[in-house]
Amino acid sequence: MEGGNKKRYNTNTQIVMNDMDEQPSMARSGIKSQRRLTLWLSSIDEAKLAMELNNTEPLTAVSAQAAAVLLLLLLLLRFARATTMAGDRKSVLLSKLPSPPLRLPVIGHMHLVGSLPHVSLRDLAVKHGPDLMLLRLGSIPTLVVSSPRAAEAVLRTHDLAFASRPRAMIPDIITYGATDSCYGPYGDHFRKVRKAVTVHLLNSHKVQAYRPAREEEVRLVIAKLRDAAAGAAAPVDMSELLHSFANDLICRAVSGKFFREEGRNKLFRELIDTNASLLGGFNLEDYFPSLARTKLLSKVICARAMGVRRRWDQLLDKLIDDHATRLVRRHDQDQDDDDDAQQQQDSDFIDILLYHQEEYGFTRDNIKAILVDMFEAGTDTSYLVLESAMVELMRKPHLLAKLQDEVRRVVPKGQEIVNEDNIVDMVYLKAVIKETLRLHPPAPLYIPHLSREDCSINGYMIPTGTRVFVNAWALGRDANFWDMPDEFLPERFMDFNIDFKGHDFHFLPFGSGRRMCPGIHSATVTLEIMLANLMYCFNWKLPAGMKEEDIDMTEVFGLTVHQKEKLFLVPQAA
Ligand code: HEM
Repeated sequence: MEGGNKKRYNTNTQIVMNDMDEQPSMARSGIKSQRRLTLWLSSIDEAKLAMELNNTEPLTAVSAQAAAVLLLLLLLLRFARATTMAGDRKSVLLSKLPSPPLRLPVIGHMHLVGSLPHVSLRDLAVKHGPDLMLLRLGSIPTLVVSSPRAAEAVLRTHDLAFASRPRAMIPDIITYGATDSCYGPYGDHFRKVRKAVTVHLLNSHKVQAYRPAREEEVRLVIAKLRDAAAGAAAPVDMSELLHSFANDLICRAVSGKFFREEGRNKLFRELIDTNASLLGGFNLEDYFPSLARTKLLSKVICARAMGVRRRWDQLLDKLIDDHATRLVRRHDQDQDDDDDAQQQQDSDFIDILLYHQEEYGFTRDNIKAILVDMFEAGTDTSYLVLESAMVELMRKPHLLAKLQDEVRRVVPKGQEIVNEDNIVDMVYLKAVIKETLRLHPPAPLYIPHLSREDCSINGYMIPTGTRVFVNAWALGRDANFWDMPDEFLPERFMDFNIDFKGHDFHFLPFGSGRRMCPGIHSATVTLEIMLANLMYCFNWKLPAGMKEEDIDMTEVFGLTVHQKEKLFLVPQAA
């Protein structure tokens, strides 16, 4: 077990809990915070009384609301106090870090985290901790890293110290006790999982081997768009189209080429969306873990996650059984047939995981956890970047025209679609993708990291068990480094050599170090081949009556950040 922490097993839900979650509460003294809360509550009471006297509001609704708020606050206070006592030394160390004022009893700085946390955390950091800033989110002290210098310290200099993940109820259920790659705490099992996904699915060699499948999936998208272009010039839902492209691509690499006929891709999408809605955002149970562990609340909180996990189980068990049967059949055939190369080519990721299951010592649940990860991480990232690239290009038609010029110039005349060999020379295409990732990193705060040991950064001692957000969105918009940081200007990447492979700490859309995204190669070729083909095969128009400035750029924060409105465009054959 990491960091010498004790494990605890909640017998109701069979979730493995970790004492690291039980952070000291927001208040240095629970008693002080109780007093402040009592004052706050009595002021609510006075307000209610005043309302009664003035008869300004329908009383029943107000008192029901106030009673509910009161009950919740009392519960929160009870559990905040319970967790206060443990970490005195830790509290002293944390109290030295820069931190915003306006910390409230019980909820701490939670009220300062708006609906777009990457934006509000950047704004807070500018005022209260440009490198490192401590927020008390409920009972959880959370370190926010906002400068390239601090990001380098956390992700490179002290990479190993910050390589773990905090545990929480819902991810634990969905990822089979955090035995996956995304949410798994750092340790032996995590390293095995990381090795398995890298060696057998995501390294550049494997990604290259999936090229024919990728090009086939691109052809299917282009065929759909050609049909639309040949029809009544009706707008196409590009968000939907690109989402199913990313989903189909990962389904195919992971579970084989027959997923579509069996309608599994649709089911995968539904489950991936439900996972995202459960895992995304700032959830109450993540910041009041003790509260979430009470029987009644844990039942309520876990019910939906358990429901989706049962549906994943059904789907993945069937998939694994089918693959296992096929593997046995193949093995029998192997005796008299040696078309090994063909068999290798037909193997998907599930085949390979089953083949190597014993070598890695994976249980069936471990395999399921890895599969859930791949479907989730592989879909809701690439499609968002493609969508954002199209949004930005539609808002700046001269840049769209410039990109089309490049793509059409490089591809030999008469070729039906762009292939991956053509892309090598498309420098502007690569600049457009980088600029999109700079402005719209799909995971702007990453997945939270957790420190595994005390660690000194910039003269501050960060204690073991501190939760860490790296604000990649803020790094990409740092005005000290980027000219006109909020403008979409792909040309900036033509002038100087900076990339997203985790060495340039101003630009880390895929992260850096041990927890860096292992899907970077797969994502890069997917983004390049799809965007190049959209540019090569079609001219693009906004739906009738819509102007560039009408495109809604409002974002919504969740597991990933996405545009609030879907993107509809009219394709015209080039
Ligand atoms: C444009 C596309 C993508 C972007 C921008 C992206 C970005 C990220 C980021 C920022 C992280 C978290 C890094 C951290 O916590 O320090 C991450 C983790 C991860 N990504 Fe990606 N990703 C993309 C596509 C993919 C794809 C296609 C896959 C696999 C099919 C994938 C698999 C993963 C996994 C398994 C992790 C967890 C790694 C760990 O915790 O050790 N990603 N990604």
